[in-house]
Amino acid sequence: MSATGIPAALREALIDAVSVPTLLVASDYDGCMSPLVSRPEDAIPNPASVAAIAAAAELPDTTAAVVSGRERAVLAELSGLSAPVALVGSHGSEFESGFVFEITDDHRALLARLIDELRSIAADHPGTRVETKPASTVLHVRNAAAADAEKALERVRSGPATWPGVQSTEGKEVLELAVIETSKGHALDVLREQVGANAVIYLGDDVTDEKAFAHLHPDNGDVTIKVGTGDTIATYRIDDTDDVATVLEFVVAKRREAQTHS
Ligand SMILES: O=P(O)(O)OC[C@H]1O[C@H](O[C@H]2O[C@H](CO)[C@@H](O)[C@H](O)[C@H]2O)[C@H](O)[C@@H](O)[C@@H]1O
Repeated sequence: MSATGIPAALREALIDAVSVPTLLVASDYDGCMSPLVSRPEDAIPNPASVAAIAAAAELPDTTAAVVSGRERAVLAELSGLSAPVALVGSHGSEFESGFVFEITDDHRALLARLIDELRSIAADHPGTRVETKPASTVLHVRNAAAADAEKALERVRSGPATWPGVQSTEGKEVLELAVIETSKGHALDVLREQVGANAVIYLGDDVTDEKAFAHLHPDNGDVTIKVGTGDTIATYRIDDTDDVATVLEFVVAKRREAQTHS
């Protein structure tokens, strides 16, 4: 999709949003800034999206953010982004200043048990693997045969996902178990409040991004954009990570234009 191919309704909504005094533009990472790949450590971002988010962050009265399920340090390393872009990790709970909720010794003990349990399940199902993060652990099944993937997921659903204190979230070929509450919606509320944004543009592709969409107000100028297929409460939909780059570049160009003419 070229800039001229952005659907008319989305184009108009973006042009309205970039005209506000203070703007927050934010995107999810995996599946938005970076295409989905077999191995999490190989998720290289689209350079055009990185350049656009970095350019947005340099504009006056404009905050740019990436809000990801990744551990914040990993997000910084993979994306190559840093301040003034705001990076929020661990599904909205990990800011530069630290975690929204304290991670206690009890949380760490529960997380250690969860990691052991997932590793033992993964060992029985070829192609599955376990990712560890500061407040959660993830069973990845993208590289497993369908039967192994389903058996492993079912063992997690009926086992550790039911343990007290565990928050379970099914994503794209993953099942994540967290020991604290996470919300990308809360993260956007915090960022909006911090910078006094009059409008928020948010792009997301996965289940946890629905919490972000749910906290936004399309009737009041916010723009919610779902990337790819699947159910969503977002107002607009684009196809893929190349379209994300096109939208972000459009936002930067139109914001510059609006600020030049104001
Ligand atoms: O909120 P996000 O930035 O979208 O992060 C969500 C999860 O992304 C990663 O998993 C996903 O991407 C992997 C690499 O492309 C892919 O292999 C996997 O199947 C996807 O679910 C990441 O590994 C997770 O920790 C994030 O929570």
